Amino acid sequence: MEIRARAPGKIILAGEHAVVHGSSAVAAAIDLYTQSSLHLPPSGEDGAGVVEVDLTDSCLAFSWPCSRLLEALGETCRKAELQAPRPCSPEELAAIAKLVELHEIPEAKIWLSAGLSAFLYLYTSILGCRPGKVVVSSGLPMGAGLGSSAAFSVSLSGALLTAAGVVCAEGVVGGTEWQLLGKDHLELVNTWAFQGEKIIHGKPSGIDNAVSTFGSMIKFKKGELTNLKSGNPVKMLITDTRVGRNTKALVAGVSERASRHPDAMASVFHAVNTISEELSSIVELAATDEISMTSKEEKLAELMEMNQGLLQCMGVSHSSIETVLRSTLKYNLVSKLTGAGGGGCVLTLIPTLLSKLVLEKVTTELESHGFRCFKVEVGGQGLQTHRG
Ligand SMILES: Nc1ncnc2c1ncn2[C@@H]1O[C@H](COP(=O)(O)OP(=O)(O)OP(=O)(O)O)[C@@H](O)[C@H]1O
Ligand SMILES: C[C@@](O)(CCO)CC(=O)[O-]
Ligand SMILES: [Mg+2]
Repeated sequence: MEIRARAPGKIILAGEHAVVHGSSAVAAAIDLYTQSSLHLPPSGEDGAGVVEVDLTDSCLAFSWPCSRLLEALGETCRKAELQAPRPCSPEELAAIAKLVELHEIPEAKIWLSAGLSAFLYLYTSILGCRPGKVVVSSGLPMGAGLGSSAAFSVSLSGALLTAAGVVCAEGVVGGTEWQLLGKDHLELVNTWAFQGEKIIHGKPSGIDNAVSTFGSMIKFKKGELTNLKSGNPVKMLITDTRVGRNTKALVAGVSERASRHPDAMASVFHAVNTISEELSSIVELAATDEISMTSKEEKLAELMEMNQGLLQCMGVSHSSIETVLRSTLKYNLVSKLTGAGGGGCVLTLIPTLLSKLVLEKVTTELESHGFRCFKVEVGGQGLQTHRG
């Protein structure tokens, strides 16, 4: 049996980091996906065979004998409560980390160990210690602010829960082989993926896994999700600075700054909340044609610029991000970092009336710094599955 699931990455238009501290944020799915393909042999003896994961983008594969997993995880390996995942306990996480350490991961790719821990947790909690192979491939740059960790956790959870028979597809995505899950099943996938994100991120707000699961454009605050009807989606150029960073460390850094300067940072988070609220109202208003496209774009650009200033206050900008901001400003274009910052990706709002020539010039200038530029479709479908 083969089950495939694909989950999109995301951009955050406003509110990253502040959302971890209770502010609103606005995010949208993009048309770059992480895909997990799960192959399960017919059930055999307990403890026989291996659990295998092939991370094709990193050209690395890992496997664990089922007997070894049973021995190390015991309790966990007996299928957990599938309808209500419980958080991974520190003891379990330590046992999982030891299993990951059985493999020598090259130093340059050591950041994969968090993803492998999330994989082992999700696999053994959902399917127990039965043998199987998961092949993961992604069109998303990893660790660059476009939600690769969430897309990884959502696609894995989607494939594993489908195999466990607790979720199933209800409809098709027109003109493709992909199928969609109903709302309750998506909720369940999202809850599991959040547990995976916790292993990778430490203290995630849940916005990345939510937008990857449900798709579309959303406003997110304290775990509550509102779908934004966005009408004409905004056009964004994405610049990947190729500066590697780690969301867990950046989120921890902002929390440390907040504990050193609680009042000042509370004001920063409050200001970001107001920006996200205003931005989401403009997106919805534009869908009713009550404001012109130009006016919508001007307002969005100004809010993005203000949000970027506040992200600098939080200490998550980077010289590479500042280079993108300066380069695009020369062409009167506004940019802001997206995701956790510290390098990674930057968004540039592309106004509808911007000439092709200017777009080419700005892209050439950004690429001359060694950055990679690409355009994405914003606000599409979330998790999709396929049973082969
Ligand atoms: N395709 C993948 N294969 C293996 N591990 C992955 C994959 N995608 C993500 N990961 C795991 O997620 C980690 C990157 O997550 P991180 O949260 O730091 O960045 P991001 O999710 O891309 O950006 P952001 O959280 O800012 O949106 C990787 O180091 C790896 O452990
Ligand atoms: C930086 C952050 O706000 C967004 C990362 O895409 C972290 C989170 O919300 O979990
Ligand atoms: Mg992440």
